Amino acid sequence: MSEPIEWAEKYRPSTLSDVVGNKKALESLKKWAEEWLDNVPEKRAVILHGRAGIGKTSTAYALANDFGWEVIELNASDQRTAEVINKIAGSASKTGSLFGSGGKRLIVLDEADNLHGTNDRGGARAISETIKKTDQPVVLIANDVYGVASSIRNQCLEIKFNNVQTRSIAASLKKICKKEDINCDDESIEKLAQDSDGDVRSAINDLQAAVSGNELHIEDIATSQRDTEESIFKVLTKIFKGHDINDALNATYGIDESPEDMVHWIDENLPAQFKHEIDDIKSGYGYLSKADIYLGRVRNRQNYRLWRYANILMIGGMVVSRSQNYKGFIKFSPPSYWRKLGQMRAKRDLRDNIASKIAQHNYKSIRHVRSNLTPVYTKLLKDDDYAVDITADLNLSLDELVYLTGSKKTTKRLKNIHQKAESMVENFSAPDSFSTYSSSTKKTSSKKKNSKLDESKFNKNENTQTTSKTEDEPSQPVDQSEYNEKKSQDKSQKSLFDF
Ligand SMILES: Nc1ncnc2c1ncn2[C@@H]1O[C@H](COP(=O)(O)OP(=O)(O)OP(=O)(O)O)[C@@H](O)[C@H]1O
Repeated sequence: MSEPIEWAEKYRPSTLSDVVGNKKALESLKKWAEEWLDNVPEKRAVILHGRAGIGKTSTAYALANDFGWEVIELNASDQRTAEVINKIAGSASKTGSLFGSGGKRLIVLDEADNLHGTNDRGGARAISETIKKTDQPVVLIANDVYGVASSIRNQCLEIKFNNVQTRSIAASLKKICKKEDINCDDESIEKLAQDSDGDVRSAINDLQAAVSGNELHIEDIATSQRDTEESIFKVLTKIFKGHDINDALNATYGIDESPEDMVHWIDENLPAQFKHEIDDIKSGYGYLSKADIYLGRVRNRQNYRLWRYANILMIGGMVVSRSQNYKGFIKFSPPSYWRKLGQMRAKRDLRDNIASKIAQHNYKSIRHVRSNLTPVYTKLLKDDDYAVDITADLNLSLDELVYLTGSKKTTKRLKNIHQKAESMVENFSAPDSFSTYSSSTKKTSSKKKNSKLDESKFNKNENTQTTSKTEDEPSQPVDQSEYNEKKSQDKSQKSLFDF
């Protein structure tokens, strides 16, 4: 039997008691919501913040559900001009519920740290004005609380969501396996939970991807991080203690770390390994910063040949920067703060870029894409028959392809797919290659039909979801009557389109 829907959606918690982890955060939120039952609390809005995939949005909806409140959601992809915000959130906050039932409407402002576009310029002010006078509860959601305008933050109760603990994730994966009638062993579940690094959504997506039939086998789960760490330490020893540049360079080719990662390993360990010898450190960072320039060029131009210069600079640079043989052992540490920060930002940008491409392609909203369609594409990309066409259709960069397939690195297969897609696009636009053009278009359109079919399969099932949300606003105009019809089936939640 085919899978009815993405499990992350299917098992979205509908009540607070189903939300895994973050008990303190849930308690604070509940307390704040209870205050609304008697009075208008001092803080009329809360910001739920924390990394993606740990349940912030689900919690807001579960809260509304538990309190019998309607939800009005505004997305960052909506045009949040001051006028629109005032009209929608302002009027909602003053008029109260149209449907009675506790009389409250929960205004959910997603991606509140993403108000950077021109349309949003007046948005931050409008949001803070709305919060000041609202008599309805407002929940803002953000990955990075520091990205939220301070005028807004000052008005809000900040509630931080932490990464969910491995054992809680493992328990919830087990529950899903039970409900889906999947045979699973503890080791596989543990591994999935551990690899997800606190992100429940990824854990569920990985589980679904790894299951084949009704079985979950450990060998179907992507390789663990631990092996990588063991070998990286050997390479770092050659970089920081060796004398042979080639030896150090060759060692890096054998490990599962891209130069993008390597630069962070070196950055993290350089000061300690050079025993705080200022000239050596200065020289080391000089080379590292030059390597970083090449990495930036690789990112901008997608020219992976430039990686070699980055590699030579960062690795050779360390070998030549060391002025003496330092005695004694200093432990290597994995890259911490900066890497996490940079990767989070870069990953988010990558994720949003991909979502926006898929959204345009399917006439769906970015939010809808992120929760429903991206995982579908991840699955389709596993199939070589689809992968090239999808990559060409969406004009995916290699990095985007790597991200979307969930691969931890740029593999040969992905490079091949990307190259084929590129030549398909080139053939498509070359004026003198009509024959190639027509055959590739034909192939593309037939595959396109298939991917649409797959999507409609998912969409059809979506209608059975109790938690279907107003985030389904399309990113581009669609047939309005069809859209309205879909909206009218869902009376409980409102969006921009309902006004
Ligand atoms: N704490 C959690 N408890 C139960 N399920 C969760 C939890 N966190 C995430 N999930 C699962 O992951 C899916 C996505 O979660 P949700 O959208 O709430 O995450 P988020 O933190 O708001 O992420 P984003 O910042 O990307 O919007 C949910 O549908 C649910 O299946």
